[in-house]
Amino acid sequence: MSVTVRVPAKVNVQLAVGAARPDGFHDLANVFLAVGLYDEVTATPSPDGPRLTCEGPDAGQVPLDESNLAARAARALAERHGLEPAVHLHLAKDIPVAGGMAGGSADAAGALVACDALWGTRAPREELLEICAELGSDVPFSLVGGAALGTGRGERLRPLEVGGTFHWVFAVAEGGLSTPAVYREFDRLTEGTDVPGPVASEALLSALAKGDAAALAATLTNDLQPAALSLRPALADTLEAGRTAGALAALVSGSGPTTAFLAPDAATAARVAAALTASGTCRTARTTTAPAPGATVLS
Ligand SMILES: C[C@](O)(CO)[C@H](O)COP(=O)(O)OP(=O)(O)OC[C@H]1O[C@@H](n2ccc(N)nc2=O)[C@H](O)[C@@H]1O
Ligand SMILES: Nc1ncnc2c1ncn2[C@@H]1O[C@H](COP(=O)(O)OP(=O)(O)OP(=O)(O)O)[C@@H](O)[C@H]1O
Repeated sequence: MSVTVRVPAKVNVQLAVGAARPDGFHDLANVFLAVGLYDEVTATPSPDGPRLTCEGPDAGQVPLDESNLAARAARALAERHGLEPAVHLHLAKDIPVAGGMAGGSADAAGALVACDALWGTRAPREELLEICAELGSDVPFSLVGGAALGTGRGERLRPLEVGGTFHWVFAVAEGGLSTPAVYREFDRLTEGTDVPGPVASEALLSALAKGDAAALAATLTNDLQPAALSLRPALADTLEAGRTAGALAALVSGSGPTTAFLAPDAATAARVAAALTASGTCRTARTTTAPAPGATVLS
């Protein structure tokens, strides 16, 4: 018997970043939107002990040792329930690795839900969310999907209403960016300035609730964008190529280097993706829609 769970990637439609806290993290007003690019995590009993395998275009960059977030998730659930994590986790990865789309977080949430079903632990949702938060700031959102406002370091979630379907294009860059390195660059760029406390934008929340793409485009912000551009200046060319091709707005996805383009409709999204691919400023461009559901058991 095995259990397969599908988990979405995310884009941050607002990422307001406060000053570094004493623990090194940053307080956020983080408006997450789950998008229709997915990883699938399959859990199968493995009597000989834990095993981890991975397939997909970026599989070579995924650590297959115990540092893998999916393996850590299985271990955390097993420990809490006095079980051995005797499971084979197989990751079918479609979310770019180190791309700012929470791919590792998706695998962690997927592994947790898959092992919970496989082992019959039936952990309450609150317990799963607690384990998620221990694993990483983005992991709770990967579990819940849809749209949510994340505060604290992004792990405390309030679900948000989304009144329609949004059309997105994602330009996947060559190579990844390290999330801690991007936050460090944010600290360097803001050194000596008064970084305001992060606040969610009412105009943005209202655009989401109405499903109004033009209004959402006018309110998208990412405080990590200057840091990602500073570490990877060529991303400016990708953003420009997407804007020129008809995107309503262009921004870096989370810590990057994936860039995100909001389109008014599916036909424009397809044109923007084709133009981005032809521009030679990215590895590949993908179209998708949002919101997408959170971690979902497929079988
Ligand atoms: C950029 C985002 O993806 C936006 O959603 C997240 O803030 C990052 O979330 P994540 O990858 O789950 O991050 P974590 O695994 O919790 O932390 C990795 C590192 O990112 C930095 N970090 C992360 C979250 C946060 N609120 N402040 C931070 O400064 C810290 O250096 C931390 O050591
Ligand atoms: N299951 C996993 N999949 C991908 N990377 C993983 C996984 N587990 C651990 N990692 C490590 O985490 C690093 C970040 O990978 P990930 O794909 O989660 O980045 P990201 O999408 O930029 O994250 P975020 O958007 O949450 O900041 C990788 O370089 C890799 O070393």
